[in-house]
Amino acid sequence: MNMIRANGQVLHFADTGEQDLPVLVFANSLGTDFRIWDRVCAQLAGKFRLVRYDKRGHGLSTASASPYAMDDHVDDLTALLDALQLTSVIMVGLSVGGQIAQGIALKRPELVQALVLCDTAVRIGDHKTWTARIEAIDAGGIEVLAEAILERWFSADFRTQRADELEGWRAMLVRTPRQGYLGTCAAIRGADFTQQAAQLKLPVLCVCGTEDLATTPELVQATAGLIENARYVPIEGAGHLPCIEFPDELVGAMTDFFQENSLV
Ligand SMILES: O=C(O)CCC(=O)CC(=O)O
Repeated sequence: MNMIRANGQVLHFADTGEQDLPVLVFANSLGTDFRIWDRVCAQLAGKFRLVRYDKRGHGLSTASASPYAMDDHVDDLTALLDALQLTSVIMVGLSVGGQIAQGIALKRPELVQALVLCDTAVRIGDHKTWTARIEAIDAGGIEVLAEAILERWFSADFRTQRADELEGWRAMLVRTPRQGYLGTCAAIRGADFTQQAAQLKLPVLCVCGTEDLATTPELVQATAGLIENARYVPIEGAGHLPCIEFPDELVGAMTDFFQENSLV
């Protein structure tokens, strides 16, 4: 197990692959830990150095008291990357992880070579819906919203055909520390990269599951439209977490993007 103190948090991370390979850094979504990338990383091993981590309040990383700001997550991850002495990485971020990736690319442009933005947007949801989610979970725990969240995370086909696996992902969700989940809801509520998106001057791939009910294909396409030369690729049949439902298709889209931009 790898743990590191970075920006005042103790972060759980994995760093695998030869040091001289191109570096992919993965940032997870709300209520998830870095296991969501297992199948994607299995396919990319040997071609990339793969860095994954649990953001604060998730997985095995420490959960400081809610609320958090998006900048807290951005500063945690940049502190981890600096501690690993990484100077040029490709960021792959899912949902809030994609917002963390945008934040790092804006704050430390020299560090980020390219972005893969999965099921994410410059702004996710609105103040009212995040406040309602925070209040519901503060009162009753993540369990009260778990079924609704899983319906957004996974397509109807996945939920019926891969029911045992679904139970595992449900366990991951409901075991997320409440402070970590609430703190990150507050971070998403306060984040809006709409005005800064035009400053992103690097290769960007935006992907979205066609069945994503959390960050819809329309929302993700609109974000791609704000970023110069961003490419949009749908992942047919996937919900909010294509890395779990359709890892082959996600890796295919990433590989095409890396080759087109001479990143490998
Ligand atoms: O998944 C995220 O990081 C934020 C979007 C979201 O709220 C997904 C969900 O739980 O429905």
